[in-house]
Amino acid sequence: MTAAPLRLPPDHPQVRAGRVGVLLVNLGSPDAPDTASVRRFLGEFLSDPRVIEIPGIIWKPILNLFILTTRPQKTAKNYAKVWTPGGSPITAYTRAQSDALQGAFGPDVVVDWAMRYGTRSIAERMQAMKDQGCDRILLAPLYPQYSAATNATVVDAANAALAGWRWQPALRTLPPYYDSADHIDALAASIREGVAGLDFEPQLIVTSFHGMPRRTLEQGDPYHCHCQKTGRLLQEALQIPLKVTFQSRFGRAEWLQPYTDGTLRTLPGEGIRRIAVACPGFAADCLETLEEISMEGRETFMAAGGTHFGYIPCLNAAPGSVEMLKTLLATELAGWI
Ligand SMILES: C=CC1=C(C)c2cc3[nH]c(cc4nc(cc5[nH]c(cc1n2)c(C)c5CCC(=O)O)C(CCC(=O)O)=C4C)c(C)c3C=C
Ligand SMILES: [Fe+2]
Ligand SMILES: [Fe+2]
Repeated sequence: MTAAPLRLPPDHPQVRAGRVGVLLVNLGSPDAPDTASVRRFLGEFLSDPRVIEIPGIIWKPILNLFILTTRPQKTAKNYAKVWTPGGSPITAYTRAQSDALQGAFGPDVVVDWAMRYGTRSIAERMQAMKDQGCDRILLAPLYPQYSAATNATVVDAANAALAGWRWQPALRTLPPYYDSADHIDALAASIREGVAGLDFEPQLIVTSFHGMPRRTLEQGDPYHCHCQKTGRLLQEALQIPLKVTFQSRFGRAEWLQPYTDGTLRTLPGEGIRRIAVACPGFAADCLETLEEISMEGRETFMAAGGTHFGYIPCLNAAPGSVEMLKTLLATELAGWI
């Protein structure tokens, strides 16, 4: 598709239109692995009512008086363990995914990336797309399994950004792709490759998905079902024993079970001493996978009597991942390009 040149009378304001934007969105990170940056980031993230579904009048004092005065210091130390020359891993990988998709849909499709929290906001990148003449935008939240705390908040932020615009673009959203054959194939190939590179044969693949409060399942969030289905389809594709677990519990309420850390602690006692761990709920490696699973999780498993622990990286910007994203995005761009 080529954007038709607009023929405007000489006194008409400049208008650019006819292009399409594809905006990859992930969660975000602090600007630096220090306490002040992490406090700013967590302050924004944990103030989102889609993430913490507790009335503000109760949550705000807890957040400001307890969480933001203690957690940032510990979390900053953890970020420092995984920080890269290109910034936080999730930022570096999301940028690389976007770069790899540049030009994939032709010269009139602008591919860009944004973060829901912290630097490089959705509002800023949508404005940049508008400035480049995009009058149709495909939002692509890079969360394979849908949850209100992730996918819905991206759409909320996009709509909030557009609220003041006179000429709004048409908007589409990439649906969750937890059961897409292309996604399962890409995951299965990456796990097979990861297992082949280990110097031992795992007895079990442990898949670790980010957790959510259990009550969100009762309230109708499909996240738990989406994770279970990704796990089942992966197990069918791989034909190796595979277990679904949930990590990163936050706060005192019950979260989705079984918990990853509890599972890693009990597996050796059940005779499972050699495992590989993959995180198919994360489109890119990040603090939660590289520190919490690959470092802390490994320690927990070995301290409990495990003998072999292999971490399998997320899909990141590997060629198979970029091909898979390209296919998913092309489907959603049908009729636009
Ligand atoms: C992949 C999907 C994710 C879901 C679902 C999710 C829910 C969720 N998360 C928290 C609290 C925290 N998450 C943190 C980090 C973090 N979370 C995700 C993804 C999901 N979260 C990612 C990709 C990351 C890492 C970002 C990075 O910079 O690498 C953190 C910060 C770290 C810490 O202090 O432990 C918190 C806090 C809640 C409460 C929640 C659902 C209600
Ligand atoms: Fe999280
Ligand atoms: Fe964590």
